[in-house]
Amino acid sequence: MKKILIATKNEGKAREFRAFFEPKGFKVETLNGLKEVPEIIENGQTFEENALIKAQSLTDVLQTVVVADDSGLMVDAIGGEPGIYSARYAGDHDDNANNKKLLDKLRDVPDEKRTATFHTSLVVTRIGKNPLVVNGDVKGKILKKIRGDDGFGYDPLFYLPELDKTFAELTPAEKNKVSHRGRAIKKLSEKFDDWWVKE
Ligand SMILES: O=c1nc[nH]c2c1ncn2[C@H]1C[C@H](O)[C@@H](COP(=O)(O)OP(=O)(O)OP(=O)(O)O)O1
Ligand SMILES: [Mg+2]
Repeated sequence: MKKILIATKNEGKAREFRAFFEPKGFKVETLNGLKEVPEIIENGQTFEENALIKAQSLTDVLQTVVVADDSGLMVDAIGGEPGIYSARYAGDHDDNANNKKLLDKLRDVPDEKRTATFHTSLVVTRIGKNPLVVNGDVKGKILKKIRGDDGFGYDPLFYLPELDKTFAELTPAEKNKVSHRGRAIKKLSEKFDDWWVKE
């Protein structure tokens, strides 16, 4: 069976990768399934750099094919914050605290100025080859309070006017159709086979 290691401990992300790769016959593993996880220091300046660091360091240590995702939320009214610091915006890696901090920062920002972009950079690495890099974006708005129970991270605050729903009100399949990660995964699926045979 084809195997892909997703370079993440985030089960929310992993669910979305599984929903995509498992129907294609891939066995999907994450860092949570490893006995020992090599230390990864995400000190890049961009999403792409961070995804590359995560993927390449795991390929080097584990000698396996790896897909890494670095993603985050950029809110226009606060100069693109939290950006590459999305995971630790409020200090710890705590979704509730991050959402509270974001709401607080946007307290005085009116509806029409609460626009935001979710971004994902995906990098696939394997031994001795050039990495495959794809990106995905989606635009939406930040609500004034959380809405919906599904998803993870900033999902309950990220609102899609076209659907009149937050990411946390979508099923995993619905979210994958429109999300930053879903779009990046779609590009990955378009390029993966070529990359695999050519490089
Ligand atoms: O679809 C999403 N829906 C809601 N929130 C999201 C999404 N995608 C990323 N996010 C948030 C979660 C985290 O606060 C940050 C990602 O940070 P990022 O470093 O890429 O991931 P992470 O630290 O959670 O997991 P890991 O590094 O193990 O892959 O943006
Ligand atoms: Mg991270």
